Amino acid sequence: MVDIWQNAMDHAVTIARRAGEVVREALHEDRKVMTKSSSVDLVTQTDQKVEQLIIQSVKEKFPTHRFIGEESVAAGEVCELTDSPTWIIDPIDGTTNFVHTFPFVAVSIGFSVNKQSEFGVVYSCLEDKMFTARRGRGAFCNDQPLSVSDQEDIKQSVIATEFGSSRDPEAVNNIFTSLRNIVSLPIHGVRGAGSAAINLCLVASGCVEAYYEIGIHVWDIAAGSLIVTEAGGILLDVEGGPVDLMSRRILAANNTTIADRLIREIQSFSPPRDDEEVTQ
Ligand SMILES: O=P(O)(O)O[C@H]1[C@H](O)[C@@H](O)[C@H](O)[C@H](O)[C@@H]1O
Ligand SMILES: [Mg+2]
Ligand SMILES: [Mg+2]
Repeated sequence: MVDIWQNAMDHAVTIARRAGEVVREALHEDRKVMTKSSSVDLVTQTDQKVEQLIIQSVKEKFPTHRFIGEESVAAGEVCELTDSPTWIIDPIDGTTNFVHTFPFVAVSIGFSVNKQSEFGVVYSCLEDKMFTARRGRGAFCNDQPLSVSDQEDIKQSVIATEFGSSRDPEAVNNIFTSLRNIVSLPIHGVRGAGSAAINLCLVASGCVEAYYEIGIHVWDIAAGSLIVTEAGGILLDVEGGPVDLMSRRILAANNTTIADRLIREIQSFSPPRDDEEVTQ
């Protein structure tokens, strides 16, 4: 059967690899660090350059497609997911890592049609790992199939999460309450790669049982979330119920037993939605 989005997916892989080269080259150059929503929400010229590189090259091949890009939204573009084919781009997921040369930095490209995810590409460019998933066709890392962990016991689990880039005292308090609850279950350990996209790929690879975070954006998770489900995992909201990629909350897990146990321990809160201005 003809796969009408295969061309687009091939292009996403090619451009993610090219973007990764730009990121690798920039890693040891002087980086001018700027801030966005808070003093710890970092951005560099490389984030902006890579996003433009991806958007320009996609526009040349697919002129009718739409975009949601982290740095375009930061520059004032509306974050709106319509039924049109839409590329959802995080040019550098893990900018803080990039700034500090902490070696987990990804280019993340999700693609959605009729608000359904069709493919996801996450290129962990310092590890040279290309994670891909096509809806209904499985998830892969460097062409090797991925599957989630089969662990059902939370006490035998490693859970990934992040502190995020908000330092609002109430948010910080909620994050630490959740973390204390989960660590005290007890679990084997907590990890965080500093990149939502890579954390999701770690769930898909079976290296951690679950990843949750409140405060992420749609571009952080659009690609990695499909990689998780195509590897056999599940996605939920942190309070249970279906995930909403615009809600800035996600729980990705290997199975419902682990997910349900975590939901009981997470103290949830609700940052402003990514599409808040559009839905008002
Ligand atoms: O801004 P970039 O694209 O580097 O992405 C974010 C990460 O992906 C989050 O998990 C993480 O918690 C941070 O919020 C970080 O900002
Ligand atoms: Mg990101
Ligand atoms: Mg980014």
